[in-house]
Amino acid sequence: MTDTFSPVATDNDDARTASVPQQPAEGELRPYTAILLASFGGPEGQDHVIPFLRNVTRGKGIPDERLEEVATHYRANDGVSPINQQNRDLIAALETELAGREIDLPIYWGNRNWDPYFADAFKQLAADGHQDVLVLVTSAYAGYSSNDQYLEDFERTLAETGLKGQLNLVKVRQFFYDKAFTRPNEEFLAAGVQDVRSQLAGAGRPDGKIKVLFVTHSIPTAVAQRQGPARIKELFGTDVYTAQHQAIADYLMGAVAEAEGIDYQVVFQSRSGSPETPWLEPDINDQIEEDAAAGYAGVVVMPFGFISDHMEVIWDLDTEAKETAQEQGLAFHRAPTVGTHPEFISGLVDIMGEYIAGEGGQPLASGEQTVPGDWSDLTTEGGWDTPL
Ligand SMILES: CC1=C(CCC(=O)O)c2cc3nc(cc4[nH]c(cc5[nH]c(cc1n2)c(C)c5CCC(=O)O)c(CCC(=O)O)c4C)C(CCC(=O)O)=C3C
Ligand SMILES: [Fe+2]
Repeated sequence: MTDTFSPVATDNDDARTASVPQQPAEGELRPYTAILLASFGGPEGQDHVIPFLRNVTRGKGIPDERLEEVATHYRANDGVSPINQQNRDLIAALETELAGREIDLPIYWGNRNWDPYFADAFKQLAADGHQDVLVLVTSAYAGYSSNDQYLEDFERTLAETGLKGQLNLVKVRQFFYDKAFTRPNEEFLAAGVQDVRSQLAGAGRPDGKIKVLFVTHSIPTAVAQRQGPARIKELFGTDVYTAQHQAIADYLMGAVAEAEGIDYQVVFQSRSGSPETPWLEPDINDQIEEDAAAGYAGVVVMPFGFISDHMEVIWDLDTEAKETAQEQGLAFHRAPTVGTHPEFISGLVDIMGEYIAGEGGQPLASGEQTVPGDWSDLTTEGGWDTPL
């Protein structure tokens, strides 16, 4: 463990056990008539790759060399990102769960960076007569790319489509600390440790030391440092983006019997930008090399920053990190992401139930916070110190 990522003890237990935030007050519960799944989007053919990458990086100062490099990841997969099919599968699974609970809400789909775009989804929602729409974003954590940028996209798209005032969009709260997200990850962690143990036993190294690497997307350090609130920074002794991940890593390691006594660390992947700009570190590949030098025999890689096995998972982990581990002679297991795991699907519908008013305006069901902490207002009150 490096100092930066060691769990921080706190003498302020109250602050870590406050109630689940961001539920609408009773009087604010609205009769939603539709759900919108809002996601990143991805190319579905070779001729989509460059226009998609230009959409993602517009105004972000990403050098052309980086785009060319990332384009090769998509090209190697016929220009197709798996993310769109994963979102279609997610919608189908949610539809089945909703139907099973007799909740009659259609699910629409829109993306930030590729077809179907938010504008198309908004226009379709309006054309079909919807006004109050519950929006589920495919990111578990709060951060600029995973939360705030979506809210900015929605505002801009409402203005551009002339639907401001006509569509009322309410975004479902972050869910990284909810059972929907943590239960499947507990299962993946247990299975990952068991797999690396048996790989090592098979290689005649039953006592080989294992490390769990919890991996998430790197972001520019300056962006991470702008996020509030101060109370989380103080509690964890790090930026709020890292703190969210550290809290889940600490929780999972404590909740899973198979992981007892095993070392672990939060690491980062998919660094972008220009080389001079600092991004959150350590990079997973650097850490694997360091761990090999430090005498570890195997790594369990938990891609808990993501909810599906999209391109950044299959390329940066299944291709690059795996290769690094092989070069270093380490046993390697890449755990799955929550995808359409039944507990993720039912848990998401429980969370949406907090917003979907039933008889008498009461929520239909409630999510369950498994990870202690007051995770309210991660980017709003006391949030971004300055606009980006
Ligand atoms: C925090 C975070 C998440 C997790 C939260 C969430 O899920 O939202 C995430 C997810 C994703 N990122 C993805 C793809 C890309 N991200 C890029 C670039 C960037 N990501 C950033 C951050 C994040 N990204 C940032 C700060 C940049 C720099 C440019 C900018 O400030 O916006 C680039 C440009 C090329 C490059 O530089 O890599 C691509 C192609 C895909 C789709 C994969 C597929 O196609 O299957 C997904 C789900
Ligand atoms: Fe990204």
